[in-house]
Amino acid sequence: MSRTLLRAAFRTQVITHHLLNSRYQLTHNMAVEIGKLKFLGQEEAQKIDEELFTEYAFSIDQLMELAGYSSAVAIAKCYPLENMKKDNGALLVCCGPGNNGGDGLVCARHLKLFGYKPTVFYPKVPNKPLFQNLRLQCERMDMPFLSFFPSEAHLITDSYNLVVDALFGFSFKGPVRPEFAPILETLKKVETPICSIDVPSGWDVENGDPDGLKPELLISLTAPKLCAKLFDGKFHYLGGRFVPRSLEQKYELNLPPYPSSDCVVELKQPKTAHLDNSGDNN
Ligand SMILES: NC(=O)C1=CN([C@@H]2O[C@H](COP(=O)(O)OP(=O)(O)OC[C@H]3O[C@@H](n4cnc5c(N)ncnc54)[C@H](OP(=O)(O)O)[C@@H]3O)[C@@H](O)[C@H]2O)[C@H](O)CC1
Ligand SMILES: [K+]
Repeated sequence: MSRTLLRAAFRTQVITHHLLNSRYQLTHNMAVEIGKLKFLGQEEAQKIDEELFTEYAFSIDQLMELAGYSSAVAIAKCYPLENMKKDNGALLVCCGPGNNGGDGLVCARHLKLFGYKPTVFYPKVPNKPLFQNLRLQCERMDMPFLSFFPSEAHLITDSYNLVVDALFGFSFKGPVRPEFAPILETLKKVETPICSIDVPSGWDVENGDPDGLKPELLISLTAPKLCAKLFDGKFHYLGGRFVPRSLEQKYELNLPPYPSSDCVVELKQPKTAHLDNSGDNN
């Protein structure tokens, strides 16, 4: 091919790429009403998760890192270290046996780097390198691990400024089994604020649990789950800024724009008195 033809072919490519990128920018800069944000049912959340790993070729480590990092950022925004009175920022991070627990370990690691003092409770470590490595990373960063969970809630209230709840996420199917039931019972009585990652643990992913945990902060990942309509705590953040535009469009997620380069956005959704399982927030 001649140099002129090559130059023309290159310029055509560049123009096409710019057009593709500007379409992406437009979608993301448009103000999307929070009221239109999609709330996901359990199956839909699992389908999107699966598609991210298959169609979009992400690895679990990548998404977990972003999920855990955004959770830590949302926590730091809502609960600044300098306002913490107990032991210069002592926190308890409770991690469950699935990927929600993995998000918790990543979150703990970033909170430690932000200057907080996380202690981890990780009672059931899966026998997979991903989770073993995440645990080791926390141990090597001098994070203490609780060897048992106290049944007296005041021991937790007195020792920690915050509890991060990373026990169960969107794959939880109630009722909670006996090994985790006493932990959730104790957490319900704890008076320090609870920050739940993705789903308040023990809540039905679609119908919530009126007698369950009452987190003060909920960090929804990718898109809120249906139960988040019943969340009436102080802060609701959306994190996990990794959703490709085509996936967002396919599932009509109507995600709000994230501010500049932030990895989280605060949601001020209108309070709904009833739960409408259609996924429509109108
Ligand atoms: N796409 C995203 O937004 C991403 C989100 N991430 C996080 O991943 C979780 C979902 O992770 P998953 O591993 O699918 O499931 P969970 O962590 O919710 O829980 C699974 C484990 O919980 C056990 N389980 C389930 N029900 C019960 C129960 N009633 N009692 C006790 N234990 C229960 C389950 O045990 P099984 O024996 O049934 O297998 C599992 O061990 C999502 O919410 C986000 O936080 C990713 O990190 C990144 C992508
Ligand atoms: K959780």
